[in-house]
Amino acid sequence: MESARTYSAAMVRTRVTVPVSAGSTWKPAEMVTFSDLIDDGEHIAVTFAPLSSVPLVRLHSECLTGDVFGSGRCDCGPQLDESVSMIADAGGILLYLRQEGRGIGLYNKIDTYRVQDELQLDTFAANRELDFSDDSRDYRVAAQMLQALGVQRIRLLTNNPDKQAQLESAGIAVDEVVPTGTFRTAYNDRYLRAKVEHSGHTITFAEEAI
Ligand SMILES: Nc1nc2c(ncn2[C@@H]2O[C@H](COP(=O)(O)OP(=O)(O)OP(=O)(O)O)[C@@H](O)[C@H]2O)c(=O)[nH]1
Ligand SMILES: [Zn+2]
Repeated sequence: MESARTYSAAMVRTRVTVPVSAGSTWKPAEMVTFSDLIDDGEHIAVTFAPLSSVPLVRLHSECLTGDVFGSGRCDCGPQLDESVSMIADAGGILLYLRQEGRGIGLYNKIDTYRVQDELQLDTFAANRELDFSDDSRDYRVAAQMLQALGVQRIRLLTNNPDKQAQLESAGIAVDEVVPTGTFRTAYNDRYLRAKVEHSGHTITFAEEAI
C-alpha cells in the first residue's frame, strides 16, 4: 500500500440511482463506484440527497454474517439499518467498505469465531491467537472516496475513535461525531464490551438485564 502522502487521487467511475428501502418508504440513492482506490477494493458509496457542505457520513465495514444474514454475534446489521435510515432522512453518505472481519476476510473471521468458542477468548484475543492484529482496517481509502466526491468536512456516525483519527490524518475534517445506537443482545454483549475495553469505542450500556 502506498503511503498517505503519495497516493493518487481516486476518481468517480460510475454513478447510478437506485430506489432503497429506508424505514417505511423508498428513497432514491446514488450508488457510486471508484477508480484508483489505494487498496484496489470494490468499496461503494451510497449517497442520499440533499448533500450539505458538511454531510452526515458513515464508514461501515463489511460484515456478511451480520449485514446479510442477521447474525446476533455482533451489532453490524442493526447499525447498518440505522445508518441507512438516518442518512436517507438527513441526506449524506454511507461508505460501505469491503473490510470484512476488521480487514482479515470472511473465512478468517469465521475461524476466529471458532477460536472464540473453543478457547473462550474475546474477539481481539481470538484474532491474536490466529496471528492477526486486533484491527487491520486502513481508512485512508474512505478519505480518498470522500475526496473524489468533493467532500472535505463531515459529521461522522460512529462509536469508533480510530475512524475519526485516521480520517483526520488523511485530510478529512470531522466537525462532529454522532454516536450510533447501542444494539445489545444476550449474544453480542461480550463483543460490545470488548470493543470498549480494547479499542476505546464509546458505547453506553443500559443497566437492565438482557
Ligand atoms: N475479526 C473479527 N471481526 C469481527 C468480529 N465481529 C465483527 N467483526 C467485524 O468488525 C467490523 C465492524 O465494523 P463497523 O461496525 O464498521 O466498525 P466498528 O469498529 O464496530 O465501529 P462503529 O460501528 O463505527 O462504532 C466488520 O468488518 C465485522 O465483520 C469478530 O469477532 N472478529
Ligand atoms: Zn458484524
